[in-house]
Amino acid sequence: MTDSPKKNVLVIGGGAVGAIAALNLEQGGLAAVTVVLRSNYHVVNEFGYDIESCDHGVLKGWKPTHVRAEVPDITKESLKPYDYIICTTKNIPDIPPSLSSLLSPALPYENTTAVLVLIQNGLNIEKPLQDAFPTTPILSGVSLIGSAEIRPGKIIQDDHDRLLVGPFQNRSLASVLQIEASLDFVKIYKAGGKTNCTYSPDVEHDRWRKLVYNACLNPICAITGLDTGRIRLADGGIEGLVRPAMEEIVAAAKQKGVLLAPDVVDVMIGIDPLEIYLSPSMLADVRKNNFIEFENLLGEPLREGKALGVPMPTLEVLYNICKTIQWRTKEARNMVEIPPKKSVVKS
Ligand SMILES: NC(=O)C1=CN([C@@H]2O[C@H](COP(=O)(O)OP(=O)(O)OC[C@H]3O[C@@H](n4cnc5c(N)ncnc54)[C@H](OP(=O)(O)O)[C@@H]3O)[C@@H](O)[C@H]2O)C=CC1
Ligand SMILES: CC(C)(CO)C(=O)C(=O)O
Repeated sequence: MTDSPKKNVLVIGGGAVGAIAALNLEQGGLAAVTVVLRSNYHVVNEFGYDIESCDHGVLKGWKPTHVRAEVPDITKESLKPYDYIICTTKNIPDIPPSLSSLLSPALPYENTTAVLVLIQNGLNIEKPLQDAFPTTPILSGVSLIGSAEIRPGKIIQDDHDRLLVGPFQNRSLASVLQIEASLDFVKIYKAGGKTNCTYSPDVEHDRWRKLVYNACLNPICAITGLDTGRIRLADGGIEGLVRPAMEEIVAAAKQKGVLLAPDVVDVMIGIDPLEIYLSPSMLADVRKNNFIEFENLLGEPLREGKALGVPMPTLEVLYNICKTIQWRTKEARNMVEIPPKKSVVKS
């Protein structure tokens, strides 16, 4: 890390979560942020973001210090290494490019100084990155924000940014360094005073707790097309689908040694006030014909639970339906070949 008063931060994926993360960091005055954008690059580069935020108010044409259309190649461009690289893309390991290849221009294999922060949902998201960058400190960011990019560059944040940051367990790195990096990151993230960002010593617990929501409500809402208010109103929605799925996650977590609070299922069922009719991110992605994060949100806890002998029949069905939804999106994007349709010859 550099001695400059401002940390040099790269945010990859300036959508709903990334834009608000960049805003928090810049407003705290302890970071200069470069945001890497894709479909919204031209809009944000030209006009900036339009943000309506319950934490920050209304901002028109807001821009971070730099915006880029691609991940900077720090070697070719002779740039100083970043202090922090934050990933806020959707994490979709079944669809290229892999996150490690996306990061590699800004993160040399032998890096020891740049700290990677994954503000993304799901389980085991750090594993491919620990393999690709074995000496890089990697932190977990579990975000409880509610934010959406309703059109390119237009961000609506309607639930407060609460971020839990702590080190993933890493076989080869001294945890004290990762704890220091987490505390420093928390300091720069919450410096603006508008965000609740705290150090968490138990990332595994945070992630399994959030999975009670994300592995269950996200796919069930995405499959049924119902938001979290309507799934509570629909006959069979909660007792037939959501509760059994959530109980399977709690059982898998317990078998892993992660004890969740006894009321966690009821808390997660009721966590969104019914009348806000919240569309979880997987439902929002299906509506936009985007790929869904089903492997890390659903596949990984399912595989972990099954390997430990936990029966997970509800999650197994949800997983396979999500897999077919992903296939449908691949077909729509010409990523799979299917045999041509034959006309039926009537005799
Ligand atoms: N939104 C929310 O309220 C919450 C989200 N989360 C989690 O946070 C993470 C981010 O979610 P969210 O911000 O909602 O997602 P969004 O889809 O809103 O934003 C992701 C952004 O990353 C960009 N991106 C994806 N791939 C690349 C790439 N190869 N190069 C450059 N940019 C890329 C996308 O661009 P493009 O538009 O081109 O695809 C998009 O702008 C996810 O893991 C999500 O589950 C967690 C808590 C709450
Ligand atoms: C429900 C929410 C917004 C909780 O923060 C979320 O994690 C998601 O939609 O994936």
